Amino acid sequence: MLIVENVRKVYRVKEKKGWFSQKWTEVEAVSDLSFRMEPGKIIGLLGINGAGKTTTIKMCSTLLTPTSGSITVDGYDAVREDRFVKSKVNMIAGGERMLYWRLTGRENLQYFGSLYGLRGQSLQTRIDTLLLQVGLMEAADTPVERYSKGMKQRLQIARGLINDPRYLFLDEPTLGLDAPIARQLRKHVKELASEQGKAILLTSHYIHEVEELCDEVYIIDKGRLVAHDTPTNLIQSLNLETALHVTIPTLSDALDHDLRQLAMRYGGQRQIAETDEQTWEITLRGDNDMTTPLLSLLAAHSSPVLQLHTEQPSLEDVILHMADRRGA
Ligand SMILES: Nc1ncnc2c1ncn2[C@@H]1O[C@H](COP(=O)(O)OP(=O)(O)OP(=O)(O)O)[C@@H](O)[C@H]1O
Repeated sequence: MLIVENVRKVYRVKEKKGWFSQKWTEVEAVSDLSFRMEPGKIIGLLGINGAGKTTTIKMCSTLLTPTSGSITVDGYDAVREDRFVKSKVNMIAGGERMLYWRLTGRENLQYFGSLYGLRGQSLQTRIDTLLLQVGLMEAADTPVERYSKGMKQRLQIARGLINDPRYLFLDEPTLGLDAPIARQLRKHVKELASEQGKAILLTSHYIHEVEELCDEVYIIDKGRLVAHDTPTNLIQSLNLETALHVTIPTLSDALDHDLRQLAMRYGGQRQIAETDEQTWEITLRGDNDMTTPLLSLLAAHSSPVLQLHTEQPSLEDVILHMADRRGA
């Protein structure tokens, strides 16, 4: 288990004051943060304002020292026993950082493996296993500069798994990837947790990705934890409104009036948009499902229904709602 307890991180920043003098100011990036990572589980770290996600990941992977609080990994302290902790953790970042473009895929993995003290036959076997796993065996001896974006990202995964970490941090792993490659990567991440029992922490600006992958989500704002729960519970706890969209061919004044009355009766509101094709799209938001009364109302006005669908609130709505409330 990886346990983060009451961790705080303060950066000291030098600021110029006039021509000759300068002063130090402090930036509190993470404040009193606690969470856990367990084998086989994927947790999401979502941020609102200058949240401190990257700082948190760097502290957990021993790249930064917390100002106070503790991080332990299978009982080892991330500061005092960082050598043990390093062997159990690794990070995969999105984008095209952390790879050497002039080297081949295999040479990259040899280099990163050697940083973990791996060498000889066991390193070669590990590299072959990973190249197979991420589908890069055929391109193993091609320089990375000739790889496509998707191939580079797959090599990033192999690099992050080179030391067979039990705890894996994924920092915006699908950043800039095309939809099919991002989908493949999400499938791979799921398997790393469910089949290989890895404990995974994911940060992503693509909130649907967090909703799809994560068992639990931690939401932080200015370095402080503001919510922690499963995506489903977070959505339910805020009691967000369900949206009902209906498309009709004409909208009479009488129907418009009755739609407004209906929305008001259900504690919500209605929005009306005239679409390009001379149809009307009505959106009703309220506390309860309005499908049945809406259909009865349209039948009473002899209005045909061209399209009807409901939109359940998502984790994205939760984040937007919290960001609004916290003045982001
Ligand atoms: N090296 C540093 N020196 C000073 N301040 C820093 C440093 N790194 C980060 N910060 C500040 O700490 C806060 C948290 O930054 P961090 O990069 O951890 O957030 P983040 O949630 O990863 O943000 P983003 O999603 O924008 O990448 C921000 O206010 C940032 O300006």
